[in-house]
Amino acid sequence: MPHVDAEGAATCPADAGELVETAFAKINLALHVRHKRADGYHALESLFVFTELGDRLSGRARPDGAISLDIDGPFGSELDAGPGNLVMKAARALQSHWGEGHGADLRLSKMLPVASGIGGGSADAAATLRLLARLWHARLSDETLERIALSLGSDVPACVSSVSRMVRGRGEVLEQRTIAGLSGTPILLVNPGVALSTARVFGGWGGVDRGPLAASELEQVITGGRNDLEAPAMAAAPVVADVLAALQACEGVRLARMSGSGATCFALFETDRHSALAADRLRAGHGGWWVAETRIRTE
Ligand SMILES: C[C@@](CO)(OP(=O)(O)O)[C@H](O)COP(=O)(O)OP(=O)(O)OC[C@H]1O[C@@H](n2ccc(N)nc2=O)[C@H](O)[C@@H]1O
Ligand SMILES: Nc1ncnc2c1ncn2[C@@H]1O[C@H](COP(=O)(O)OP(=O)(O)O)[C@@H](O)[C@H]1O
Repeated sequence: MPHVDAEGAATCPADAGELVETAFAKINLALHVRHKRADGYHALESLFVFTELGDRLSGRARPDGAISLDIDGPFGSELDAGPGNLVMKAARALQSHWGEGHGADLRLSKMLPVASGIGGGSADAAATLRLLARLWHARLSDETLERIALSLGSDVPACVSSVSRMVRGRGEVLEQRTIAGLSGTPILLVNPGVALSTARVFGGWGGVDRGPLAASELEQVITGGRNDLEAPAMAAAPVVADVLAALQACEGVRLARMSGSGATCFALFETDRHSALAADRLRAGHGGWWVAETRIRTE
């Protein structure tokens, strides 16, 4: 019988022979867009952190080289388990590198809203690489793993380690960055139920460089950081402004901002109690919004 913890994450233990990974949600504490590159991608500066909450991926080896995927969980019905799923894409990419003889039966419990700026698909792809590397005893160099990860999406390399990082380039230039006092911080994630296309939101960026991101301490990220994709996301989905206003009005908020290309917004709170009260208030006032209480992952 699966257990569901206070955050709604499936915590059922693995069966014998089964391995489990959590695909931790990614939060952009700040996201500065510096310019549009010649290859069409945008040059970014972003502070990535990860939450304890995530999707659950489990899998067991199969000897015939086939790969299967089943999906369940609160957002599972929004996803197809076919070859376009990032779990399948990641499995195929690793298989073509490590050998066609390796197969697996995979199950994804989708706890995070889809296309919502918290990297659920990217985290799933990264979790698949971690899980299959363990299952298939694949010894891959960091460079090979990073190359495979980047072929699956700009955010996937950072999701492989799922620890806080200063991220540059299109998402592949990763610097170790531990911000004092962030681990374990209560964070509330709120999504108003609209899916936003990352490409469309980047397409709405105004083209003006508003300056670099200084992120050696949290106070700098709060006062000098921004998410340059908030404006185009709000233009595409005006409800994002309502979510931000609702979060900013809560007691004990240290920072409220949108993550990634939206529409999920987050707030960091002073205490667990503040976060819980805010969650109650938002759930009572906005029945259709997804509201998830979690913490910044401890590294
Ligand atoms: C905006 C961010 C911030 O962390 O997160 P999400 O909103 O996806 O969570 C990422 O840069 C998203 O990364 P990811 O979701 O992996 O994007 P990709 O699949 O590589 O790209 C999807 C599309 O987004 C645009 N794109 C993406 C990354 C980037 N640095 N510049 C871009 O212009 C491109 O139009 C690209 O075709
Ligand atoms: N396993 C998956 N989980 C989420 N989205 C997926 C998955 N596989 C493919 N996708 C597709 O990837 C796109 C980006 O999804 P996601 O990573 O959740 O959002 P975002 O990039 O905004 O953080 C969506 O359009 C979705 O249909």
